[in-house]
Amino acid sequence: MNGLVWFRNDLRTIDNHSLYNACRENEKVIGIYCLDPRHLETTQYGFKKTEKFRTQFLLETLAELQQNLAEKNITLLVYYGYPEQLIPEVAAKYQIDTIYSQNEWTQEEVDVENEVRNLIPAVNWKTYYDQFLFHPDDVPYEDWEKIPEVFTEFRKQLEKKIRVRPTVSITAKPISNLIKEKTTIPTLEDLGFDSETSEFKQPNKTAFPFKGGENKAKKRIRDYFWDTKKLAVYKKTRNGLVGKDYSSKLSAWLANGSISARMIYWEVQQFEKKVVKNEDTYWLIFELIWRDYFKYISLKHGNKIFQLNGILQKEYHWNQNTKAFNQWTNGTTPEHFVNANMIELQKTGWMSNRGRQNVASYWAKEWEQDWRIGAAYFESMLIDYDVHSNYGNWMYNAGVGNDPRDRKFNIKRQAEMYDSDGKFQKMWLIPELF
Ligand SMILES: Cc1cc2nc3c(=O)[nH]c(=O)nc-3n(C[C@H](O)[C@H](O)[C@H](O)COP(=O)(O)OP(=O)(O)OC[C@H]3O[C@@H](n4cnc5c(N)ncnc54)[C@H](O)[C@@H]3O)c2cc1C
Repeated sequence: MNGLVWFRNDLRTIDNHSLYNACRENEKVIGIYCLDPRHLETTQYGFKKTEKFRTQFLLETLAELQQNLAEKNITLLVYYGYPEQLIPEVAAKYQIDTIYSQNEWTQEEVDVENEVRNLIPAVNWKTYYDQFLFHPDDVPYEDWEKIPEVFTEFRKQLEKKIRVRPTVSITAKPISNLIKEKTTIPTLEDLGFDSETSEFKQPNKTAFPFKGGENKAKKRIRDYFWDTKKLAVYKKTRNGLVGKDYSSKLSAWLANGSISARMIYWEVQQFEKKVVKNEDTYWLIFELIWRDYFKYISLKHGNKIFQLNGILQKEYHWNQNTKAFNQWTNGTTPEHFVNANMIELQKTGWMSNRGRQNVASYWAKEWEQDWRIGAAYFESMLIDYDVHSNYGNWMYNAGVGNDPRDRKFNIKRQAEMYDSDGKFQKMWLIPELF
């Protein structure tokens, strides 16, 4: 039997159930990744759907994935093109019996998958929910409708009732599994970025000086957990703004699936056994449960997460003002703290969680601008963009999501609390100082 693994946001060889099952059930296994041109188009708001930061991170990730799979004698074909054109061609050429992939449920992903499926009805499909900490088959809700609207209730129920599943890994296929066809990973320029953009360099002061790929994710865990033991103080530092170690920075690898949430969970358990178990080590798991929560909320509410009235279906008066958008994105609002964060995002593709909450609140609550434009801009710029976390957090901050208290941030007070010496603001507002 011949299996094809269609990689999407599960770009890893370890703890990948599509790959694991494809290897167990087939004599021949090939991998495919399609760099979908739709992801690089200009949105209705006039900016690219995916900017250079996440695209570059993705290309680095694919290079490592191709290498790691080759070490297991599995070929990864990487193409720039539409999955609905490429996958039927590859399926026919290599006489594929079954396609394996991660289960995705957001509209754009479902539309593409359905198109592919309709074109090759004779091929079997196996899909896996592989992006969760707590597997959907294990959660104590008979249908998504029963998922609580308040995070604490969800967390407490899950923590009490279910265990995180163990991770899985593959053994190497025989060398005869490798196919002759070879593809090379494109460059940013091949994907239509202009030559100046393609050669961009991260500023030295970036808080995210990391590259994409499964090995890099593991290295980050080694550094953050075992070498520097920063995990042991995570809860105390996680609201930081400057430097690479105030938080785990695992989000970008999690978002494209270079690492699984389960792998991080089990590594934390090891750390707790061998080094220390405290509130800080628990808090990383707590945050991973937030990540799961937004995935469950998106399963429950479907396309409402992209709608102006959100999952609350609450009507506010929203504006769409181009001048406001330019001020916000270029960091020229009257609020220095907002500006510093927005300039950081523009220059690096990264912003801290504290920063994200403040700039989102400022855009949606203070200026009452259409929150979906803010969310789309984040989608374009963030290295760690994840559809569920992004739209879930944006709804939460805009007052149309899961915040039972519907808070508005006092930006000046936040700046005093989290940047009392102004170091972060100076760093991005007076660049020549650094
Ligand atoms: C408006 C807004 C938009 C956001 N957009 C995204 C996004 O597109 N992608 C994304 O991964 N996160 C998003 N977040 C959540 C959060 O800001 C990032 O996950 C976090 O800053 C990543 O840094 P870290 O990996 O060092 O996190 P840590 O503090 O080290 O946390 C560990 C992990 O827990 C998860 N996590 C932490 N906080 C949250 C949260 N609030 N919601 C969901 N998961 C969380 C992440 O996977 C993170 O890697 C957004 C938050 C806001 C307020």
